[in-house]
Amino acid sequence: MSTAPGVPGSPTPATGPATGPAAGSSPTTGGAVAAAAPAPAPRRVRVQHLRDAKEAGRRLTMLTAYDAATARIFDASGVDMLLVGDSMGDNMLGHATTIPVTMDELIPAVRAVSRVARRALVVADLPFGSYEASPQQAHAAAVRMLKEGGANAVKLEGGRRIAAHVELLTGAGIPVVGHLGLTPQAENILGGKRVQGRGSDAADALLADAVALAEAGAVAIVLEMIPEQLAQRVTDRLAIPTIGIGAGGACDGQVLVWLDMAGMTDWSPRFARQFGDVGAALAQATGAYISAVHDGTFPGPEHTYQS
Ligand SMILES: Nc1nc(=O)c2c([nH]1)NC[C@@H]1CN(c3ccc(C(=O)N[C@@H](CCC(=O)O)C(=O)O)cc3)CN21
Ligand SMILES: CC(C)C(=O)C(=O)O
Ligand SMILES: [Mg+2]
Repeated sequence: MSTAPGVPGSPTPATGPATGPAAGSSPTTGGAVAAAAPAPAPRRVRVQHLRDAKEAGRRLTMLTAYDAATARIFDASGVDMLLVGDSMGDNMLGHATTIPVTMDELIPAVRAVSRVARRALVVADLPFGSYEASPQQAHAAAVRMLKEGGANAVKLEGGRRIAAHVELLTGAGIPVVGHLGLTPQAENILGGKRVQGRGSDAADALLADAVALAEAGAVAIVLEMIPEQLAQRVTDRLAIPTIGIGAGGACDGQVLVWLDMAGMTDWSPRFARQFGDVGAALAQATGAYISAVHDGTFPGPEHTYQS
């Protein structure tokens, strides 16, 4: 019996479909049930499985999610990891960047996603200002993400600068995902949202950062907007998986902001591919609703109660 892509023991090849129903672990989505065999308890993705997937050459998938309605769909579709990203700031809260996002804004989103995730590993971003000053500050923020948010892991931006933070969290039982390359929380220092790690000095520095994070205990590293040759070097060097966004196809997995993936934005970075047109579908449904109210065809008798 086949299992969802990326799960331990899955026979699905790395070249198989990136998405699709998680056969054998599908929660009810109303689709036809082919076999009478009882669905086995959905297997959870755990941090140990990330390294297993890399060893087996099974590509990993991660999508952002900020609420229960979308997280339920992504989880049932078989995505391996759900990232409650600080990209909630620019995508859901109307900010221009991720920088204004606070712990108090992010925690309810983490809680909503964690409540409905049956299979996916839930990773929570630590927002700008919540962890940089010290390992102790990072610990306090990460503990809130696990205790109040129900997250399985946290993600921090930075390399050698935060290796001690990663070591403390890992020792305290909190899995950490690293994030190198374009780290949007540092855009004021990086000079905007530009490709990072170009040139041999910058490439060597990023590789040293990646090694430091892995040695400190990171379970995976997001590589954002770097040349594919550098992503390949980092991926070859590390035993833990690299998860790319704008980092080419050599990474062990991919992550996208869900609104880019589904066609819910006016503009997306060049590295994002739009796999659907949910924004257009939503606009169509909204227009149909408005028209039906205006012309009196909604509500109909089936939506109406009698005395
Ligand atoms: N919807 C969305 N998608 C993302 O990928 C994303 C977010 N939001 N918010 C948080 C960060 C910010 N990201 C960004 C935002 C903008 C560019 C950007 O301006 N890219 C341009 C210029 C590239 C260059 O300077 O070479 C591009 O054309 O892609 C890239 C990454 C990635 N993350
Ligand atoms: C773009 C991804 C990696 C992220 O950090 C976010 O969505 O906040
Ligand atoms: Mg982020």
